[in-house]
Amino acid sequence: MPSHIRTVSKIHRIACIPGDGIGVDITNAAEQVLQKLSSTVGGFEFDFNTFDWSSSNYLSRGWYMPPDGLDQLKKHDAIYFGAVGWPDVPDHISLWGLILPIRKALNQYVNVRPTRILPGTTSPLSSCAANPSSLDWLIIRENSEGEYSGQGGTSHEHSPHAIATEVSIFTQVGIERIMRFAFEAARLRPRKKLTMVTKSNAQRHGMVLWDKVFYQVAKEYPDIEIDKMLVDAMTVRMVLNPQSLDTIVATNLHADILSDLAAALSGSIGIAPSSNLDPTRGNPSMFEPIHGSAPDIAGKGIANPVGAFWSAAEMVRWLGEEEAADGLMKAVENVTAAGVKTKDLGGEKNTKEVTDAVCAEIEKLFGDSK
Ligand SMILES: NC(=O)c1ccc[n+]([C@@H]2O[C@H](COP(=O)([O-])OP(=O)(O)OC[C@H]3O[C@@H](n4cnc5c(N)ncnc54)[C@H](O)[C@@H]3O)[C@@H](O)[C@H]2O)c1
Ligand SMILES: O=C(O)[C@H](O)[C@@H](O)C(=O)O
Ligand SMILES: [K+]
Ligand SMILES: [Mn+2]
Repeated sequence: MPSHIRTVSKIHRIACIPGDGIGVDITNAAEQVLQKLSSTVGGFEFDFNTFDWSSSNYLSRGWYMPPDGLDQLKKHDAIYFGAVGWPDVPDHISLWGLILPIRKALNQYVNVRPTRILPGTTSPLSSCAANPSSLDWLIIRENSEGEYSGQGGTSHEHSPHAIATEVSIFTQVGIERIMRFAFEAARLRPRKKLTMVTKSNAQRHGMVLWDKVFYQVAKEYPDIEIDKMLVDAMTVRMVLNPQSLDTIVATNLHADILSDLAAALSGSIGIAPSSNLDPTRGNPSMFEPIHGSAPDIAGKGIANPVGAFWSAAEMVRWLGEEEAADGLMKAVENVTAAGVKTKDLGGEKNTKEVTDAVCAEIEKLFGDSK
């Protein structure tokens, strides 16, 4: 091609919300890797727009998101999120000031949380030592209602008669849409298995509707093998029989807890990604590692950026850049396989060293393709 003719790149507008603690370190790392990816793969570029919505700014300004914050986010193709929460702000203020309103207002009713044991890493489960592929799960978390509906209140707050309610909301529409998403996700995986997690033995209204709608929707998917687990027994099965599970659908709270367990069983919470999706694509979806701001290691430069990279790869895939997404995951896996890992995975490298190693792998994979 003559050198004066330039191909036009597609531009993906990304809103970045680093937030607090290690959220800042891993968002910087993800941006570095994404820039490297776009400059080596070619054909697309990222236009990053960073929002300083953090707990320290909340303390000085009195708000996490400005009144038009959601409208600002809507102008982007996707949102990349680090983590929110810091010890000097009550956690319910930070969560309800930032991440939960975004998930709800932008119709991100699905939270997808994959887990597997990456090459060169070890599971604490001895049963996975010989065959790491026996732990390969896709957790589909209901992300808009359930135990996180925000309904309830406190009366007689400062008296010995204080009363607080936290009301779980389950709607037919909300359950049906998450179940349908979970069945479709199970259908795309080779084993075509879906396990529904519930607590309908003790919780006799919302969880009973949850189960009922699951079985209604299941009739449309005769090709999917289904089963049902009470959430307490599910923790046992995840530990003792990991190979028996594939796709999992659970409520907002249950999946929040089970996905931290899943991450630990695959080696570390530091590797686990999540996608907060609006499957209608009417709003930008949001991508973030499942971990929080980790105040205990913040500022030390040692946070594992792998969960952030995996989340970034899911974002790139959602934006339609399949080849780049596969390449990013390949680069991450080559790096873990080579033993370049942070302390939580038993390694000795810091965030920057792992990030630079992933960039070097991207260069090896795509460097000559432009
Ligand atoms: N979506 C979010 O933004 C989100 C998620 C979870 C927790 N939080 C908030 O984060 C704060 C801390 O919460 P927490 O301590 O319960 O959970 P956390 O995930 O921040 O940390 C739990 C443990 O895992 C370790 N860890 C987490 N991520 C790691 C990484 N990338 N590399 C290495 N080690 C890592 C931490 O050092 C800590 O020991 C709280 O304010 C909480 O509300 C926010
Ligand atoms: O949803 C939550 O509970 C928190 O944001 C966090 O724990 C998460 O998993 O995203
Ligand atoms: K996070
Ligand atoms: Mn969580």
